[in-house]
Amino acid sequence: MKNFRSGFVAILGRPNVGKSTLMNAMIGDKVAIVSPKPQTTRNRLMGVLTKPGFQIVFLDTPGIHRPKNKLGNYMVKSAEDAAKDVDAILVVVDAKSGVGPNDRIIYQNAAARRVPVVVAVNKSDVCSEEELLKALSAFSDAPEQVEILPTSGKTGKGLEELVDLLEGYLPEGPHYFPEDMITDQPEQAVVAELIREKALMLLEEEVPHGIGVEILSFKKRENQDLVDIQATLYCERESHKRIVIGKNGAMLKKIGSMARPDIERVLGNRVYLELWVKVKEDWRNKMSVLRTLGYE
Ligand SMILES: Nc1nc2c(ncn2[C@@H]2O[C@H](COP(=O)(O)OP(=O)(O)OP(=O)(O)O)[C@@H](O)[C@H]2O)c(=O)[nH]1
Repeated sequence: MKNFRSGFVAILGRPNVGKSTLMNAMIGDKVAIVSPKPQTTRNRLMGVLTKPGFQIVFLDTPGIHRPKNKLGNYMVKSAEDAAKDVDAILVVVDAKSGVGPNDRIIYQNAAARRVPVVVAVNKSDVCSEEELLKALSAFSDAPEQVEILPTSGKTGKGLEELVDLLEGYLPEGPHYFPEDMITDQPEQAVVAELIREKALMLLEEEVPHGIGVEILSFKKRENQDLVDIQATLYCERESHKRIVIGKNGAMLKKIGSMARPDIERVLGNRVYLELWVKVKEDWRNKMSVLRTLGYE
């Protein structure tokens, strides 16, 4: 019998190319939140795929971009750090929006790390054949050992082949995580992310990018299948606070009622969710707030 193999794979790419969706699809569960807005993922997140014979620990990373504040610096650094000491790097590009100079830089930096690199030419479900060929040909000068693969995190196209390829790069190793564990995120961090995901979905323009979520209290009621959760949504301006609360509290209520079922599914408990909104000016540049919100 073959020995068990395991290892780490960093997922790198520009914001919004579909890194988190791809990781969730490979794992078959939702580990990372997803939104149509760029720069959704802020922290390095682990997603664990365990199959008979192997375990892949994915490191989903924030999209690599030119940072505009300290939170941005942190996000880019955590993506770059994730690429160190891994067994393979998965670079994701978006076939629909096309492969640009920034994708090339990310790819070249990955290739320079001397670990196996796979390029997922993603969103192949929504691009034309011509767009797909163009995106694939952007890597025609890649050395033979770099694999280029059309994928779709939405339809699952190419994912089996992708996992097979990555499995081939794993060294012999232990179960780093128990079989039933799919992320390294503590429950409270997952809950905060699910709330932030709904804010990203429902709010427009610059408001959602200035949202940070802090869990104030998280208590299971004794002998009851119910968890009381209080959370604060931080935003950067009074005018944003009014938008997040909405007319007669309608927006905040909507964020809460969309987040609750997801949280209940993750916790396996009923949830009583209370949300508050506070202004913390320019918090994305304040180390103390970044620390409180888990962006260390
Ligand atoms: N049609 C299509 N849409 C996709 C696919 N993958 C992701 N998307 C959509 O693209 C958007 C961004 O997806 P994410 O998975 O959040 O992208 P990301 O690269 O993790 O984004 P950041 O966190 O900003 O770095 C979401 O609206 C997804 O639903 C895909 O394969 N096909």
